[in-house]
Amino acid sequence: MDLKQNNNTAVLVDQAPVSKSRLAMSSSLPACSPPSATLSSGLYLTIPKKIPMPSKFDEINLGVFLDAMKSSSPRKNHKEINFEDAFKDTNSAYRTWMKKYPSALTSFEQITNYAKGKKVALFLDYDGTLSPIVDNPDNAFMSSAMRSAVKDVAKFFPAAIISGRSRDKVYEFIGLKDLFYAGSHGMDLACPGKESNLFQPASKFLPIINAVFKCLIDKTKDIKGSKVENNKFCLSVHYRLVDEKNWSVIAQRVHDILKNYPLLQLTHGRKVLEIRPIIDWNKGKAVNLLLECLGLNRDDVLPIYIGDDRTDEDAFKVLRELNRGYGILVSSVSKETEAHYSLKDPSEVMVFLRSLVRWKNAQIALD
Ligand SMILES: O=P(O)(O)OC[C@H]1O[C@H](O[C@H]2O[C@H](CO)[C@@H](O)[C@H](O)[C@H]2O)[C@H](O)[C@@H](O)[C@@H]1O
Repeated sequence: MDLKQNNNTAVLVDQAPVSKSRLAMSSSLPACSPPSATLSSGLYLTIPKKIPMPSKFDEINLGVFLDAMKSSSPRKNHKEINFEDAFKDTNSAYRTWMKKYPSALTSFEQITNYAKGKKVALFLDYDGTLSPIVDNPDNAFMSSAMRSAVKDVAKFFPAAIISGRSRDKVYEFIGLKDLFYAGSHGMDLACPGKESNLFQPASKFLPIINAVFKCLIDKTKDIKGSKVENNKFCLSVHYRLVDEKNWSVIAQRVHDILKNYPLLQLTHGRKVLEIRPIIDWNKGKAVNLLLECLGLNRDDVLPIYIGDDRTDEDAFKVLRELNRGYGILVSSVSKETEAHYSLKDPSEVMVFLRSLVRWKNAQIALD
């Protein structure tokens, strides 16, 4: 199928008459100056009209924002919590949750029974899935055991990494050639099998992203522990190492910058504020596109997507909508999810990948 027909929104963004000159105008502005351009709406991009924002968060908005920041990853410091009771509560909530989202390890036979006669395609998130969450994003290395598990699994099944990181960065971490890589939450992917294969639906936003990156660096440099990461078509503002009493400061600064950039939106990840273009593209759409490029958009293909983050929910949702394949959420706490199964942490992900390899070898031996 022709990519352009199949992936209407994203491909059309590349052709969109919108914003080219206006985006360029923003990039030539000094960092942190609001763009002088007003909003435009193109034929293909749906860009909301600019809603006047208060210069300061009002208390309610800031409260909501901070709640989202607090709930974005389990807390480390529970000074006032009775640990024994909290542990019991958490454990029982998790057990109840596991009934709905059983372990992909204990359900392995069920999964592989369903996979018989089908081609499995694997989609893997990186941070929190293949590498454990660590304080410094630059140190999120993958273990060599995990690398070899991924390498082995990719010998038998088409496998793709879909990460919020830049494509180059995630490739640098993983370093395996026989995989497909999508960076910037799927906004940067090399479509296998296509001649001109780079698919970058947000390319026109690069000047804005780079301007906001500089601005964020400048405006957060005095907040101890904060870190701004440029993921090419999106940005991450990390606050994992910021003292909680300064979270409202970081929230306010990010809000103050973004109110000048209505073409960007903000989402919450794991102790990170993620800033990205307001295009209708996400990890779920990237999964669909990759299935298409790989000729795997077929009933006899079983896509399995493993991820730990809110952005992975878009991919779980797509698998549910296709009524094909399984989403597996990596989490050691109960969470609302569109996934079918769960795994506790990256070490369980590795066991699952190794089990897939063993299962495939056994299948081959039987043939
Ligand atoms: O889609 P992903 O591959 O999961 O990327 C999502 C974000 O992951 C990284 O941040 C997270 O992991 C860091 C390292 O463990 C951790 O320090 C941080 O608190 C987490 O939010 C990455 O640095 C971000 O840019 C990605 O957006």
